[in-house]
Amino acid sequence: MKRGIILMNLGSPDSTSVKDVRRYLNEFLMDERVIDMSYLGRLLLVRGIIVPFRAPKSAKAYASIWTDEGSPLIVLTKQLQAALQEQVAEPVAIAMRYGNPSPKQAYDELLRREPGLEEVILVPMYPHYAMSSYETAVEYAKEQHLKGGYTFKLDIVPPYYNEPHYLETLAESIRPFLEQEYDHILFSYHGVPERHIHKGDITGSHCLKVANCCEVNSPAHKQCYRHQCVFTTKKMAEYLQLPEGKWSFSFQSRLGRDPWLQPYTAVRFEEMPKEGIKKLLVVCPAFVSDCLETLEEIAEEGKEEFLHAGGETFTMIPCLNVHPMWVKTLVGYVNG
Ligand SMILES: C=CC1=C(C)c2cc3[nH]c(cc4nc(cc5[nH]c(cc1n2)c(C)c5CCC(=O)O)C(CCC(=O)O)=C4C)c(C)c3C=C
Ligand SMILES: [Fe+2]
Ligand SMILES: [Fe+2]
Repeated sequence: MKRGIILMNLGSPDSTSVKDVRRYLNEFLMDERVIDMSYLGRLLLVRGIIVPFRAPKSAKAYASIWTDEGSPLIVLTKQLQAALQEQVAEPVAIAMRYGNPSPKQAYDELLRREPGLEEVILVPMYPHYAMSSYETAVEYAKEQHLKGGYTFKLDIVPPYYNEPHYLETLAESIRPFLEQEYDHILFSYHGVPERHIHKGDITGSHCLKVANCCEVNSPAHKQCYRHQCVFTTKKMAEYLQLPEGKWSFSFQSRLGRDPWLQPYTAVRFEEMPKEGIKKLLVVCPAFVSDCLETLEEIAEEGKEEFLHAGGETFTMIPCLNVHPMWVKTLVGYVNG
């Protein structure tokens, strides 16, 4: 079987210019799986309010983390592509949900490198299922596959939040940081609006409705982002033998005024020093590559908030990025 591999991530603006950031935010936020309103409502909100105000601020934030090679998210995804390519014979390409390269560009690259391609394995760079991350990436890749009339089969790796090799890898990436003195380890996940959790509940009656919903078995968990984040966190506590009370989880990056999953990371940074948590470790398992949300929102802004509120040390644990065990885990996924 002639196969190819695509690592699919979210994407970044082409540069830190306000013009490029505006274009990127317009594409991102006009996605109906991200801002789930009627087309007209979304157009008015995104083009009229969010993007004009957010683009200059986001451009500044991107400028603070940008490297000579470009956006960290893209650079790190390319480094992962190169590291995986060293381990497998099949051509490996990257694709982004927003911006470049698109899935179509990735399919065409794979076809150039492997004429007669029969199967493409798409690995979403998201361990957890959310309508606004995993689902939109996969649906976009499927749509471009169909529209392009490609004859190769498209195989998609399911969310791996509970997959033992992924969990082992995440634990291994955290373990060295536990050797230093710390009061608490915070697992901070990208947030989503609560409404998205209700929308994804295939039972219509479980998520955020049943007491302790994420702990009570339900078919809804297959698409419940909160359940999957809680599961990953609890497994880390178990694998790393974290003492009770020394770990917790929260949700970051809220946009707008609607209720999002709680507790909010930014609020916890303010509260924790007052609870006696002075030495903090933070890890962001919703991201497999470091990006704006980890490097700027957490490692820059979050650190400042925590220290300003009375914290003493703040240590950011990097994402899996090009961890050799992560590369090995990916080899396992593409080899089935
Ligand atoms: C990890 C999965 C992600 C989910 C779920 C997610 C939901 C989500 N995001 C926004 C709005 C923004 N997110 C932004 C950046 C961003 N988001 C993710 C991942 C998830 N988002 C990543 C990896 C990044 C970083 C991209 C990079 O280039 O480094 C941004 C852009 C930056 C900014 O202006 O803050 C926005 C906007 C919403 C509304 C949402 C769920 C509804
Ligand atoms: Fe996001
Ligand atoms: Fe739940």
